[in-house]
Amino acid sequence: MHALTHDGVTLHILDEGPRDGRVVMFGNSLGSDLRLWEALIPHLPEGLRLIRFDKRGHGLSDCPPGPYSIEDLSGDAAVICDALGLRDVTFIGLSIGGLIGQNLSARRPDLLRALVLMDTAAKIGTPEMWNERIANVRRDGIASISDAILARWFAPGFAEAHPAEFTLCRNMLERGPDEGYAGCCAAIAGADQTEATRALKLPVMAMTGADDASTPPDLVRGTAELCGAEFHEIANAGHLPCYEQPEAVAALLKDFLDRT
Ligand SMILES: O=C(O)CC1=CCC(=O)O1
Repeated sequence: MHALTHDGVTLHILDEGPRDGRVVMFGNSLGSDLRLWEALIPHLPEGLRLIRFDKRGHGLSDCPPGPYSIEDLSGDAAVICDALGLRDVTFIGLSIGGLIGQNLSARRPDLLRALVLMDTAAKIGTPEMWNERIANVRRDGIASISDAILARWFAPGFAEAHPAEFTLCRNMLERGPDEGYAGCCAAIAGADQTEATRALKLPVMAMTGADDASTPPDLVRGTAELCGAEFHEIANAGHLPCYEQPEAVAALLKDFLDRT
């Protein structure tokens, strides 16, 4: 299945690997789509069933009018799991994808086996900050703030060392619909998973890029401590370590998958 429609919203899904493989599902960050994981996937162990999807308002998925809530977004992930018959899912969520993973783990513990929190937190930023970003995007478009966003996505020097990859990321960000981006900003503004994440019972691993300016190491470590998760800092990476340091991320994931 490459797509499903739920409540009038069509979601784009990639379901790869053996049907009977261990299920790993990915939640993408704000302004990115399922291509975000392409650098990482070749470094993952063989035999996994890899589920990627474009959250609403991103990639090929529909872009209903915002604002969205974190429950809307985790509800989409749950609908995909139910439609594909997925259970024992290891969910790897990056940034807003990590908020989706925390919310999904709390709402639908029957679906998940383990959780990886990548460059994320129980609460990211403040409502004021997100409302200002929403206003800017609605007035002038994502491209008007993309330089600042991209500066947080990567460690210093990445753009100069990898200009083509940097350009692809800029294209992915700027070509997404403003409405979908603003809708997801609203979901982040309204999300506080602190109490829900404190109560999580499943195995959790947290990691973040050492140079992440969006969800810095101390913030991510604080969320890891809420649920007794192990915490790892990835050198020479900003907000998207799966893209910038895929081998280091894959090594941590392989070890976690072996133990859970
Ligand atoms: O745009 C950023 O600052 C990075 C980011 C915050 C939440 C998310 O998903 O990405």
